Amino acid sequence: MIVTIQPSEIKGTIQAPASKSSMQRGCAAALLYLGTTIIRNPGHSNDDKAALGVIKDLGAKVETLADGSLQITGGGVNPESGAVSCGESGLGIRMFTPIVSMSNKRITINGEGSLVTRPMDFFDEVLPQLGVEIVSREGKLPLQVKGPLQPKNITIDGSLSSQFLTGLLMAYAASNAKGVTITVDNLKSKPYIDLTLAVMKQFGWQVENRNYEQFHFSGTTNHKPQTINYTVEGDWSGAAFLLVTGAIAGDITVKGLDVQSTQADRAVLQALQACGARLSIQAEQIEIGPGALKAFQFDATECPDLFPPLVALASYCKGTTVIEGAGRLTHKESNRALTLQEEFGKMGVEIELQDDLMLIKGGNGLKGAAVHSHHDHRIAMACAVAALKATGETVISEAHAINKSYPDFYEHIQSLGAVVQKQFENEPI
Ligand SMILES: O=C(O)C1=C[C@@H](OP(=O)(O)O)[C@@H](O)[C@H](O)C1
Ligand SMILES: C=C(OP(=O)(O)O)C(=O)O
Repeated sequence: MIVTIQPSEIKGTIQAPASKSSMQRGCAAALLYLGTTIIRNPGHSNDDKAALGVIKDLGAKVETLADGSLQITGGGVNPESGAVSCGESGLGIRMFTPIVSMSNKRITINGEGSLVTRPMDFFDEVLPQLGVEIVSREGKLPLQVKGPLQPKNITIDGSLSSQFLTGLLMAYAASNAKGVTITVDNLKSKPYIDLTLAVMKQFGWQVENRNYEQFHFSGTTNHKPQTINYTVEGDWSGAAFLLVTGAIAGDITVKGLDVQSTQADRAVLQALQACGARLSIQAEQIEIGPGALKAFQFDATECPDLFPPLVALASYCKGTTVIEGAGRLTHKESNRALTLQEEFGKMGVEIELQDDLMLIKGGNGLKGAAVHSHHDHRIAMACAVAALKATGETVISEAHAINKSYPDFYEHIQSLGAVVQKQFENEPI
């Protein structure tokens, strides 16, 4: 799909989308939980759909209730076929691979798009230590595993991604780990582990977090035979694009975000405060509007998904914004530091990369351009937001990449006044 965005006047109120990080974790927990879970406010992004597909293939029964909630009957890992697909979701494959490995059946785990080239060699190294046979395509998909996973004391590297640890924590807990510890060197994206532990706690699994260096399982569970009501949180990662829209293009109100959430990308509020956007944070809603925007400094090492919206923001901030943590972007849906440099370059924004630092020279005006998402949802959304105050129209190729996390994104900005035109392939212009 090609999307054209015109410079637009923005105003209105919008509900944040459902968080795929919260939804996918809820699906995994519901599969493992020995009982029924009601998932309220379920997401419908491609990553969410993939997670639902995986848990169904692993034996969960999923029913849609009249109000749109999902009723999931789990009961552990009981694979119905010899293969599962995680779509394009990094969290999906890294969380579900240890969970799939709880089975004693040989199962192939596959995916598509950018996931095929993202690194999974962590599993080649770690799973055999837990009694799991694994064959990969030299550290890439597809993976073939055969368990059952046996929780043991291990030491892992947390520097590439927190997602592997999320999967191990869930699989250890559901395998009744007792008296064992996962030691983690150099963990990054720590708030995502807070989110994992918060979800696990709601389902009755207790893990002791010793300063993000050790995760100890004493075997304490708090399961009561009851239906769990799990509500998917509003998504700070997707909402970051809405909030930046407000900061650069007009007064808006965003609803449905929990300001106490453990989600990493809640940190977008700090950047919005630092750059001088007009911001009112209330329990029920966040109001935001443009101010005299100035360059800011921000460390995104623990919240790497904020780079794309913050680059859109920094483009409109006078001076050079410095964002730390660019090294965390290499293995996302695209090599995001380079992608941002290339695509924002087309709109006239100079971005310099100095080791782990990204320097964005902003406040000089943006020009509409023909840009490409590189099949990366967050790049498509960053370009769309930046286009709202550029001179001239911006044409985004492969714009449907947004379906990975925020399928309603274009409709949402349209409802705020953005002039958006969609053109599907094979359609006349
Ligand atoms: O656990 C999660 O939900 C995620 C963790 C982060 O990945 P890393 O831990 O690889 O940084 C983030 O970038 C990703 O979009 C979602
Ligand atoms: C990197 C992302 O997701 P994942 O790693 O789960 O594919 C993302 O949503 O930006």
